[in-house]
Amino acid sequence: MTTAAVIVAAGRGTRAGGDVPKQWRSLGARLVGEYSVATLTNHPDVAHVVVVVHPDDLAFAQGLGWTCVTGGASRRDSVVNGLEALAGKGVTKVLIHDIARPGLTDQVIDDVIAALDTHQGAAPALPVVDALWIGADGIVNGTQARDGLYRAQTPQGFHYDAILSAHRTHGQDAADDVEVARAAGMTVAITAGSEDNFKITHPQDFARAARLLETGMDIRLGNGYDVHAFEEGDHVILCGVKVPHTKALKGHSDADVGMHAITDAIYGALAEGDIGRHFPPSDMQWKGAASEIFLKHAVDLATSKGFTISNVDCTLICERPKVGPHADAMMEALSAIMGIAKDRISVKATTSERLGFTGREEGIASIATATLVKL
Ligand SMILES: Nc1ccn([C@@H]2O[C@H](COP(=O)(O)OP(=O)(O)OP(=O)(O)O)[C@@H](O)[C@H]2O)c(=O)n1
Ligand SMILES: C[C@](O)(CO)[C@H](O)COP(=O)(O)O
Repeated sequence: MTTAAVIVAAGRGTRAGGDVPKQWRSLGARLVGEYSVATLTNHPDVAHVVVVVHPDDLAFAQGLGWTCVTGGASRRDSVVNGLEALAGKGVTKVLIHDIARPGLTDQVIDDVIAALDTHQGAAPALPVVDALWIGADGIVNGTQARDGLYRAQTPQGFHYDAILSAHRTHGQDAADDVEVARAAGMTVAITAGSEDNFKITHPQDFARAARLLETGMDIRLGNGYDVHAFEEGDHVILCGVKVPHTKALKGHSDADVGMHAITDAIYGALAEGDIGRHFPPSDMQWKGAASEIFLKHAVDLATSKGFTISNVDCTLICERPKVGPHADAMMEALSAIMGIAKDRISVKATTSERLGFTGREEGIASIATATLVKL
């Protein structure tokens, strides 16, 4: 059994308003669209994820590391393109999901996948609990029995060959993929939906999604501190940038004191020890190593545990060299290594007013803080 996911993201989000389509707006530390893509990509039972995007967004979405195809004029057209892109990959079950539902949970996915063992289709939904009225011009002029009525969600799951064939032959638009499946004679089971798995549709839904993140998120703060002594030399490496100086920094690796503090801050937030634990100084293979190896390892470890690095703040403590003229290049270098936006990285410096070992220019110290977020 191979399960894949098609995430439709080619809509323009006209009802949600804003300068960019809703899936590209910020929500906490990420974009709206990144949440459900991450949830499905990290799900142990999902082998392939295809994101269907508008042609104008293709380069941007690919830049996020997603596997993408372009969508069509309607949601159903986009679904068809996503399903066709999975042909030949041995997919047996497929989950079709709206990118605009960032609150998707593993439990919702698990229930849909499990139900596909006994049904051709399965989709999450919530029973309607409020009374239903029929109204016109602001006046109630009838009621509608709510028994047996459900609010449909995604991901809607199907046997892959059956839903591909159903979509290929469905000659008209449809509210969702369950409608297409049923029109082809497939039975669709109802699985448990989640109030958190709502679709961002209108402007006020962003505030609801933000509240949801605040209650469910795991926020970690870590700090790092490092010191390297000066020795003979003509430059130092600070936060990935070569800075000319009258001395060099002494160390087993390239002695990038700033990058070491940031790396330790990330390990600290993860409760994963420090650089020395992952890259022992007794191990000769790290002699003279570029410190970006250590930083990348810490970032990858955070990612593998489901965390996003929200920001890092690093202070270099030295009389000389002057850091200010190089700070922008340092933030640029760290941004490239860590894969996070430059405006989430701060590099600054202070002297110690000629006090202590930094004041006597015997070495450079650095402190750093990192915030990690898991939703
Ligand atoms: N041509 C389209 C239209 C919609 N969708 C996707 O279908 C999902 C559900 O649609 P909806 O909430 O209606 O999104 P939009 O079409 O973007 O919103 P609006 O109708 O307000 O423009 C969204 O993930 C949307 O990106 C799509 O992939 N291709
Ligand atoms: C598929 C769907 O999310 C099920 O609730 C919904 O029908 C798609 O959203 P739209 O607003 O109808 O485009």
